[in-house]
Amino acid sequence: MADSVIDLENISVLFEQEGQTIKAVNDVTIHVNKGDIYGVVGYSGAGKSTLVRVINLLQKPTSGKVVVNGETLFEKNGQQSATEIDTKQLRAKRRGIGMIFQHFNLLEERTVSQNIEFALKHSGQKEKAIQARAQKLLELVGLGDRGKAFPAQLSGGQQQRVAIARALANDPEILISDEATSALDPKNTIQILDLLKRVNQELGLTVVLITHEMDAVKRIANKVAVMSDGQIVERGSIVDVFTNPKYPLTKELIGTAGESEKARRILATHPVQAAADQWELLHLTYTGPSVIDPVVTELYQKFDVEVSIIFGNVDELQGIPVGTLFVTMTGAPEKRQQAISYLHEEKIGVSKIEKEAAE
Ligand SMILES: Nc1ncnc2c1ncn2[C@@H]1O[C@H](COP(=O)(O)OP(=O)(O)OP(=O)(O)O)[C@@H](O)[C@H]1O
Repeated sequence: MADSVIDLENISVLFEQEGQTIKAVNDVTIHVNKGDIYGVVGYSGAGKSTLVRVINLLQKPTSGKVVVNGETLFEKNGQQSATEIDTKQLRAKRRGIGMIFQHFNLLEERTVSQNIEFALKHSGQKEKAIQARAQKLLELVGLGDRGKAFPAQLSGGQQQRVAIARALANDPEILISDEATSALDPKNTIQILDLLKRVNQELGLTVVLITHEMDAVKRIANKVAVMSDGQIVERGSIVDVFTNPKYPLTKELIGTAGESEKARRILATHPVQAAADQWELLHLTYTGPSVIDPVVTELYQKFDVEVSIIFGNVDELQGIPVGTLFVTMTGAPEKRQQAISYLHEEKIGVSKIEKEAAE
């Protein structure tokens, strides 16, 4: 596949535990292109960590194919014996895949510089060159003056910066971030995410971002896969998934579910003055700020339906303004249907929201 740096094909990972088989990853196929920031999002236990550990074979799949930069690292189908690159090749390959974790995993008894230098131990470079490289990496992550400090003397956000510098030491093409911001406060979370974005852009690094926070994905990723029970239930570009989420879990993670509830609450105190079959509650999404006003006006003229805004907001995804509106549409059922078709034609996402919350 063109420009593809990670191809996981039909990956399954089964664990046997206390006589039970756990399908941590169940037949997942994923392609990550060069330069992507690919978010994998889902709740705890969904299988995210297990899936990404397959990329560098820290976790060997029960079946499936792992291809990194066009090279097959592992392949096993059914009962067939596995194809696998040898340990030496795998070690070299792993140097091209940096990883950062929730708890930083720094060596506490070594200084910040020594932590980074440690990662360069097998690089074949002279000590002086290793020290210079470590310093350069510290400067890249904004800690040029903290090399002599010990990890415990740094804040969580600073420690994660050191971990990023260490992960970049061997010039990887891929960086896997496994819940790297989960232990950080909101300010440090933003700073770390922005640093990941910067290294993605400046170094051309491909980033796989594992998280349970949709906001993290929204801030920096260009693609997202939503995982549940070992499977990917929804995937696509950030703009598509955020403007038109299909799966209930995706809606829940994005927060659309909470917003729908808010719309219902507002309607409970400001009821629509029309018979129940004469109106409906809709969630509209659109890209580009200027499109919505004229279209809403046209709906009235063309289809004799009235659209009232309950609330809305404009967000930015990948630099594109994305608008969200919760509205009521009042009019005859067939006219409303025509109006909704027209909205689709105008590239405005429309989802019908239940008027009453499900029990
Ligand atoms: N080594 C293992 N042995 C047995 N079961 C495991 C092992 N590793 C993971 N699991 C199980 O596989 C499932 C997926 O776990 P995984 O850690 O990949 O999920 P996750 O989405 O990354 O969640 P978290 O963020 O909590 O780690 C869980 O049910 C977990 O208990």
